[in-house]
Amino acid sequence: MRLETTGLRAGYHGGTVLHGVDITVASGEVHALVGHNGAGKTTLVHALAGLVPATGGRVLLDGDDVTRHPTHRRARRGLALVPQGRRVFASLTVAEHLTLVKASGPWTPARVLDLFPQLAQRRGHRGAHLSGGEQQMLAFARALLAQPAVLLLDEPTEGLVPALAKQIAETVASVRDEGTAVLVTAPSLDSATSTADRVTVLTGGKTGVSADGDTVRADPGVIVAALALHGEATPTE
Ligand SMILES: Nc1ncnc2c1ncn2[C@@H]1O[C@H](COP(=O)(O)OP(=O)(O)OP(=O)(O)O)[C@@H](O)[C@H]1O
Repeated sequence: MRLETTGLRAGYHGGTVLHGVDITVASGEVHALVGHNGAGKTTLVHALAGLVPATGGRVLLDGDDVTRHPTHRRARRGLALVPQGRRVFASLTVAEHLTLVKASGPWTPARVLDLFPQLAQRRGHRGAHLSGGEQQMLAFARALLAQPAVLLLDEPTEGLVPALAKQIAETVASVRDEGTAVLVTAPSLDSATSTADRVTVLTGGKTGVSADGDTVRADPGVIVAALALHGEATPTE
């Protein structure tokens, strides 16, 4: 599966937040989109999922124009979103969360729990009693049960201690290695972007500098400089 946008524009109440986004992510690839707070990362993943309407440009799934398709049609095509801020149900246990979705495909509750051993240990705990990291893992695990071909992760490591953030990044890489296309957002180069195959900077609602992951790991300067041009300095981990 290949998700592609060309000149994508979107915004709220007649105002424009995305001024022309060109981004592609294909099966077996992690594409990290980095940008400061307010750059438009959430607006972009929402526009990709169909939660914010596009006002210009196109969203293509395997070459098919889905720009005007509602969220549920995109979801049927295999697009899944893990929104920012860990949406889990306070009163449901981990195990209950994983039976809310009828899993029919390679990702089963047992397999996703293998991916997150810490969550497996907490299968009887309610959402309200999970740590932030565990809630993030649970939101991620639930999205996998939808058998996504394209997974959109909006700031999945936000607020997590480095060890947990690293674990999430490693899981993102495992999911990619199974053939899923992953688009992950982050405010700067951090663990969330450490396993990316491509890194693209989003500034002021536009995609800018883009480089392949190995190049960025060898020399993050080009990405750091692009971010610094558009806001506060962004140290790398
Ligand atoms: N529901 C909304 N209604 C109106 N304006 C919004 C809405 N959501 C976001 N915005 C505005 O759109 C711009 C981009 O916000 P967005 O949340 O997409 O950025 P972001 O890069 O994800 O930043 P953050 O990391 O802070 O979430 C901001 O100026 C924000 O105030």
